[in-house]
Order: sequence, then structure tokens, then C-alpha cells
Amino acid sequence: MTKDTKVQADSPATGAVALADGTIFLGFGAGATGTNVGEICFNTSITGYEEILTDPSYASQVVLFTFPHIGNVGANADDQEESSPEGMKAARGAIFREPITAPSNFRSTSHFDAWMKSRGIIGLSGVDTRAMTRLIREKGMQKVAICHQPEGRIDTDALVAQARAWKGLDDADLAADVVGNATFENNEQTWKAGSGYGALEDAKFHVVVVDFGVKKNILRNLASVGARSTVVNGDATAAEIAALKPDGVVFSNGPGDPAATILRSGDMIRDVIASGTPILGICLGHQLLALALGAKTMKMAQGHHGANHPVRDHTTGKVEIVSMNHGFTVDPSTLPEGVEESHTSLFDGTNSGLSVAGKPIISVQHHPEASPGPQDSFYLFDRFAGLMADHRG
Ligand SMILES: NC(=O)CC[C@H](N)C(=O)O
Repeated sequence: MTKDTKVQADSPATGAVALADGTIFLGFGAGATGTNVGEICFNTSITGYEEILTDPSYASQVVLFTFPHIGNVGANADDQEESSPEGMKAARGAIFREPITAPSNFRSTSHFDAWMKSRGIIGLSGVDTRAMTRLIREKGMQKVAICHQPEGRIDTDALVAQARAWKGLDDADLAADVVGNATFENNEQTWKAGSGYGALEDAKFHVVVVDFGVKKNILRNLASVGARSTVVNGDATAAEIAALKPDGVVFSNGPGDPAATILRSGDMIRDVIASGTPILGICLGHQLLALALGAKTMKMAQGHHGANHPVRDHTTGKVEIVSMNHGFTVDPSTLPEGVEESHTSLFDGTNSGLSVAGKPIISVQHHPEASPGPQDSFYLFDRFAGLMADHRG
């Protein structure tokens, strides 16, 4: 169905998305019924819809898939990226060009439609996703309301009003909402065809992962380079972290505005930096590290959401194709003395990593754990393991 601002009484529409600028797209509802509000972003990945929709970093967002066929590999429990039940509060909506494809894959345990319903994700198909993507490119990521309403007339005015009334992502510390309180451990390694997930037996390192919405594949990649992890809530203090005697500390990915989350985690991060323990920051963790070091972050117009982004690693000069999911970015002009840009996006020159002179600290804006996406950046976990080995001496 096409873009329309008037709903005919006899419209077959069972779903719609209303943008805060007043644009309405009518289509066919899928997944959960009802209405959700969030910020719309487009994701250009051609695989990995389940990992995307279960990445807690997408909390309060509605994901528009530019790839038209979604649902062909169904859904399964292994591909869910959230690490705790709270992480299920990830994406609020998903938009596709075509109706959901029937599952055809040996790993599938449920139909994608039923799976979305079970997680409260509202789906919408039959919309012009190219037009919607162009709109976001022109006007930036916007507040939206998405509805799936099988019966009756859709009140599009009310939807626009709901989109406009939502407070948005700016200044929102959403990381607190998607993380459980319980500390937990991980020894599970990355998935391999034939053998599935291996288990780390003789750990070489112990890493404390500070959880702001951590993706499972970060923990699995750590295990694959010999590091067992203990995952602690983002409210942990530096003393609590030190008491676990870690060889390294990871600040995880997560949703929301880093400038809001730093207000409660800044002291802890600065104390961990001062302790000299090796640090790896990923996405939100990278942004928080930059803020703690004195740099600034800012909102992007359309953000980076996809699995085909080229990034240059300044350490080796090599270009890697990476997975990205961020709507905020570190302003490289604000990096203080001694903090250097280690990686740069080749799409738009934005910052994609930093290192700190004389300290065992690395961090990246992109997702070295992939899930979904290319595995070019797995080397960063080895680099982190190298920092931990050197630090131990
Ligand atoms: N994936 C992430 O950790 C996202 C970080 C942050 N919420 C952003 O959108 O920029």
C-alpha cells in the first residue's frame, strides 16, 4: 500500500506507522497487536533480522528493514541476543516491504510472526520502504507511532499525536531498563557449524563485563579468546568490580543517549580507567568511555544501522566491513590530549574507535561481535586478550 493521509472507511489496512512530521504509511499489521511509540531507523542488513530485533540497544526504536524479504529463516532461541529477560524490552516495532515469508530453515523453531507476537513487537508490511528510507535520509530519525489493528478504522490523527507526544531518545538513560540486577557468568563460545556453541574449559582470563544491555555474542567472543566473563549491572561500583579481580573490564553496548547514562556511570568508569585494568568499550560502552575521558557525544541525523559499513583501523591501515547500530556518535574534535581516534567510518568520516596513549584501553563504535554481520572485527577480541596478557606480564 502507498503513502496516504486519509484512511478510507473500506481500507484493507490493518496497520500503520505515523511519523512525527505527519506522514502516514498504511499497510498490513503483523506480530503483536496494539500501538507502540519509538524512534524509527532504517537497517540495511540483508540477514540477521532476529539478532537485530533482540539487540537491547534497539530499546525504544522501530526498525525499518530495507531488505524486502523478512522471515525466511523463521526464529529460534539461539539467535536471541539479549542476555537477560529485561533485555526483551528491545525493539518496539519492525517494518518490511513484503508480507512475512514462511520459514524454511533447519534451525527454525517458530514462525517469525508468532515470535514477534510473543515478544510484543508490532510488525507492519506492505509499505513503500524505499520511500520511507528516503524520508529518514532527508529528515533524520523521527519519533513514530506504529499500530497493528486487525479490526475497525485506524485513527491516523491519534497516531500522529502519539508520535509527537512521545519524549524521544534524547537524554534518555534506557540502559537501566534492559539490564537485570543479578550477576551472571559466561563460558559459552561462538557458534560453529557442526559443533554449535563450544564451552570454554581452561579460561586464561577473567573479564568483568559491565552490562548496559550486553549482546550475547560479545560474551561468546570473549570466551572464544579464552576469557570467561562475570556480567555485572551498570550500577556496579569500581570497588565491586575490583573485588572480582578481573584481568580486564568490558563496557557493553546498550540503548539510549550516552550523555544521560554517563550521569550515573561516570564515576565508576573514571575509577576503572584510573585502576589501570585493560578496558574494551563497545558501542554505548565506547561512547561512555569517551565521555568519561572528557570528550563529547552528539546525536546523528540518520545514524548507522547495517552490516556493510567500511571502517579503517588506523593501527594496521586495514579496512574492515563491520556491523553498526548507533544513533549517537563521539565528536572527534573533542577528544582530549592523549586520546586518539583508532578507527574511522569510511562512509561519513565519523569516529569509530579510540585508544588512550600509554594505557591498555581500546574501544570501538561498531560491533566486533557481529550478530548479525561480517566477522572482520573479531580480531579486536584478540587485541584485547593481548592487552590483558601484557598487563599481567
Ligand atoms: N549499539 C549501541 O550500543 C548503541 C549506542 C547508543 N544507544 C546509540 O544509539 O548510539
